[in-house]
Amino acid sequence: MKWISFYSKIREWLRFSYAKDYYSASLLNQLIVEDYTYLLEEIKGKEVAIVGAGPSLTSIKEIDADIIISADGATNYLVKKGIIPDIVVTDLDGIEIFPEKSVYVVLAHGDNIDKIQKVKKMKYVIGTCQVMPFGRLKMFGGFTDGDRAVILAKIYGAKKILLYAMDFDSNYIGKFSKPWYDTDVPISWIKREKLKIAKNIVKEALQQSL
Ligand SMILES: Nc1ncnc2c1ncn2[C@@H]1O[C@H](COP(=O)(O)OP(=O)(O)OP(=O)(O)O)[C@@H](O)[C@H]1O
Ligand SMILES: Nc1nc2c(c(=O)[nH]1)N=C(CO)CN2
Ligand SMILES: [Mg+2]
Repeated sequence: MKWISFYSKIREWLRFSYAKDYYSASLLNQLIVEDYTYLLEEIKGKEVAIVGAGPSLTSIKEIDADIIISADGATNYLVKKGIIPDIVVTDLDGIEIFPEKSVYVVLAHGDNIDKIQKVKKMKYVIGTCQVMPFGRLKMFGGFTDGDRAVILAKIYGAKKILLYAMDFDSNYIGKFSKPWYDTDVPISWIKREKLKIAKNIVKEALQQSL
């Protein structure tokens, strides 16, 4: 599988642990009781807006699309503005508000082991991982929450994909990226690397320059 070798390379580059990625996946798998993957079929033929947590997030007042997918921390801003995402793609380190009807595509990885229990606050959970999937876990591909949302929309047949607050070249991490940020934060080395990877994935998925 293409993504398995991709994740191995990323682990090497960013010094993530395979054992921890696997352990996190096993914790998430234990918490998934029902397979809600079929709910993603709603995406087919629709205009899909994908909302990232870049600094431009706070200038969004409304979103015109059939389906809204928020990437992790962006959910907190959208919900506060009265915009409820249909789907949330999250690795659990940004999201704090859990709308009842949203479908959550959750990634288990080695650095969110202490956050896996957050899925207990979500009703419709689809578990994903970055090791060979097992049990009820899936692998759709992509790396960061934002680009995984784009891949998901592609796989499930979105007619059009619109990007919001996906500020890959920004020198700042958006303030909604993490609950403890109260302003946009100057970008770290690792976040820069993550955003470079995300930008490449999105460019390839959408076959357009960004
Ligand atoms: N400048 C930016 N700052 C933060 N997020 C951005 C930016 N530009 C694009 N994004 C997209 O918004 C998504 C959601 O942001 P968030 O920081 O919550 O994600 P994340 O993937 O969990 O990142 P991290 O690994 O830092 O936890 C990112 O995954 C990324 O794809
Ligand atoms: N182990 C590990 N895996 C990840 C991480 C991370 O910080 N650690 N961040 C991601 C998205 O930004 C995706 N995958
Ligand atoms: Mg996150």
